[in-house]
Amino acid sequence: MMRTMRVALPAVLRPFGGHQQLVARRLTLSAQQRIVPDYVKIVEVGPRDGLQNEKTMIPAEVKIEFIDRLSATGLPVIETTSFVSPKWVPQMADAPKVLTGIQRRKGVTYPVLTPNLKGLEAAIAAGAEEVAIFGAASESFSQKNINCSIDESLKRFEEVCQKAIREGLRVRGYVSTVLGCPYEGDISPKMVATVAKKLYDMGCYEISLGDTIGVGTPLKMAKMLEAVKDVIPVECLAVHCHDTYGQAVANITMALQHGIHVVDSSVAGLGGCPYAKGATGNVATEDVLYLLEGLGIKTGVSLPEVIKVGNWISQKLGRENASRVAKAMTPKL
Ligand SMILES: CC(C)(COP(=O)([O-])OP(=O)([O-])OC[C@H]1O[C@@H](n2cnc3c(N)ncnc32)[C@H](O)[C@@H]1OP(=O)([O-])[O-])[C@@H](O)C(=O)NCCC(=O)NCCSC(=O)C[C@@](C)(O)CC(=O)[O-]
Repeated sequence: MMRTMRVALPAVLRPFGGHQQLVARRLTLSAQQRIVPDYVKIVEVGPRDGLQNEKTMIPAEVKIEFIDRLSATGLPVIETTSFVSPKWVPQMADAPKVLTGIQRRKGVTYPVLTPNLKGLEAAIAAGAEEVAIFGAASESFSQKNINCSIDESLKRFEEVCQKAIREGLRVRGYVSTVLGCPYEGDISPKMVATVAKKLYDMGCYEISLGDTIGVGTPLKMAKMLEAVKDVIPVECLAVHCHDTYGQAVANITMALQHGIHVVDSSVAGLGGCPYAKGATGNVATEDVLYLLEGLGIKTGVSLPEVIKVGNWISQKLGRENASRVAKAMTPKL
């Protein structure tokens, strides 16, 4: 279903002229596709995607304080932890302690990752209200990340989905490597659409499309979204961009032009997948908020407060805040 087109587009998204018009045509942006939302939901993934790859064990108390601080910034969704095998991702071994330790704020959702029934059962026991299953559009990445083929993973996810929905939980679905795979290189948009549709059909209310290693460019993003939008309503899609090549903000802008209104990001640009060598952090929440504010798009999130939390967690981890917006704005706070 197409959303109504906004008449007054922010200048940066208005139709181009001259040479740029040609470029715009090559990007296959039809008038109908130039849609930007009035509101974007930010899904903060810092406590999960941001921390999962940290080699030094972070005390659960620090993670809990991190999430509580994020909860006070206006963020509507904070992905909290993963109920995965501690042999595979040791940093997430404290998932039950973290999920039961946080102060849940009204209006904020705290999803957790669950790769299988074992993870789902543990998440339910710890009071999860929303879980996420995570598949891939690349066979090799699926094997490396969750030790099974795409087909096997989908069978597993079906069971997780059915039980979660029966128990009254909401289920989000991830598709990784949508714009490139560390083992296979280019991934076809058709393959992304096929996996995404299967997750959608099994009951995921939202499908997050992950550029796991940040190799995407706006044109690749546009082609991939066009394929996925053919099979899933755009309202049910999110983008999850890593910033390895510095393209995340450009890719998100392209996604907004395709009507996407859910963006995953990680405060201070924390993150990286343990099974995607070379992948750096997610796009920084601060950078996304600055982009959206500049486009006049509402989020309900306080950028200065997010910057403060980003600086706080960066200091705890003993590193600089990777967000350029945070670096620029911190002296002015
Ligand atoms: C899926 C498995 C479990 C398969 O791993 P496996 O070794 O094939 O599973 P298994 O069933 O043979 O179990 C092995 C051991 O793990 C235990 N186990 C099994 N399941 C669980 C569980 N849920 N919770 C706790 N323990 C568990 C199980 O009990 C057993 O323990 P043992 O008997 O040897 O003592 C494993 O590969 C795994 O946990 N993978 C997770 C990898 C991961 O978390 N990756 C990062 C998240 S994905 C990501 O970052 C991308 C994303 C989402 O951000 C989007 C993007 O950027 O693209």
